[in-house]
Amino acid sequence: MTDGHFDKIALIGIGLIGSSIARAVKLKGLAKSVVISSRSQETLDRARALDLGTDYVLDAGEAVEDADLVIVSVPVGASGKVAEAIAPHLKPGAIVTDVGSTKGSVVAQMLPHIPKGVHFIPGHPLAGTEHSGPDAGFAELFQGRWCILTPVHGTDKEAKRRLAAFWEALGSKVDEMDMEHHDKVLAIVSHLPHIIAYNIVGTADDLETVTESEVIKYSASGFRDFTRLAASDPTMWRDVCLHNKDAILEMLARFSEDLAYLQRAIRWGDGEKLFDLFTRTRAIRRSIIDAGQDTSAPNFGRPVPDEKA
Ligand SMILES: NC(=O)c1ccc[n+]([C@@H]2O[C@H](COP(=O)([O-])OP(=O)(O)OC[C@H]3O[C@@H](n4cnc5c(N)ncnc54)[C@H](O)[C@@H]3O)[C@@H](O)[C@H]2O)c1
Ligand SMILES: O=C(O)C(=O)C[C@]1(C(=O)O)C=C[C@@H](O)C=C1
Repeated sequence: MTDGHFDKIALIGIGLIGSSIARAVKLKGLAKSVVISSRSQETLDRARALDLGTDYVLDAGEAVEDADLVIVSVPVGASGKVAEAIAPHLKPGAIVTDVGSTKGSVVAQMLPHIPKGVHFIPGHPLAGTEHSGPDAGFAELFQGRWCILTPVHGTDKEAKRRLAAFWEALGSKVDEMDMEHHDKVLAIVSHLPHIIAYNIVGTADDLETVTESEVIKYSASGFRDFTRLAASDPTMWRDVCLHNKDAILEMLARFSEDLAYLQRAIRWGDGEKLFDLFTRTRAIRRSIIDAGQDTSAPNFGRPVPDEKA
């Protein structure tokens, strides 16, 4: 079998991430068959209409039968239920992975259900947009982006190599981390930015209601950047907050301290402190762009899709 290829792939959940994987697998010819499972008939029908796979079934257990690679792409709070449903149907030697934004909680929910002889290797592609549902996906989503694997103790090296080769075939760069470290890093670089965005847009909206000012109407592009993140899927982000609680609270405490420092500098007219911080952060933005990792164009310049999932 060529690197990154599997005979049969089962995709459980076919929203933004699941459908992007489906599209990339098809484009690159990485599987002979791709079975798609979704909890609603409407989403399944949409996946079929978009021609995302070769077979379509509502039952997740049926979908994973004989599959060599199973990818679970559902909100992190649903991972345990999905693992329980697919467990009795998994083929010995199959690889089961996920794409969840939190890892400790996903491992705690899924691992107890995984039968002996099946390789469970959690994963997280660091790629996404604020859109959701099968129409939102696109094959290039993972191109040049990191995919982090967080293998548990004793993971089979060959299974890990095959999964890494799969993500590389989708265009990703693959890295490995322990799940606790992953959850701390992602709390600051992904979860906090979304929480801050939800909060600032909510505050502005409240101000508009209270003062009848026109903050939304006249908001300039700085605020609009926040509204993109704050438009992200509510179910997904509710689950991220509930399932990475400790790391998020730790980072929020640190963030609040630093915000108080900034507040104090503004109150006391300490221009030097403000200038120093803004200079340091400007350099970080520039280094991200120099590293070729700026994907900030909303939806990578694509038309806004239908959001049903
Ligand atoms: N959106 C992003 O930017 C992004 C990036 C990386 C990883 N992720 C992770 O990927 C996973 C999927 O996110 P997405 O953006 O594709 O979401 P999505 O809303 O586009 O799709 C979610 C899919 O899961 C299904 N689903 C929802 N609730 C379910 C339940 N209770 N049981 C079974 N299936 C259910 C939906 O029908 C849909 O097919 C999440 O765990 C998320 O944390 C998201
Ligand atoms: O670019 C966006 O819209 C995203 O929210 C993508 C993003 C991120 O924060 O970078 C969101 C959640 C994921 O788990 C991974 C990627």
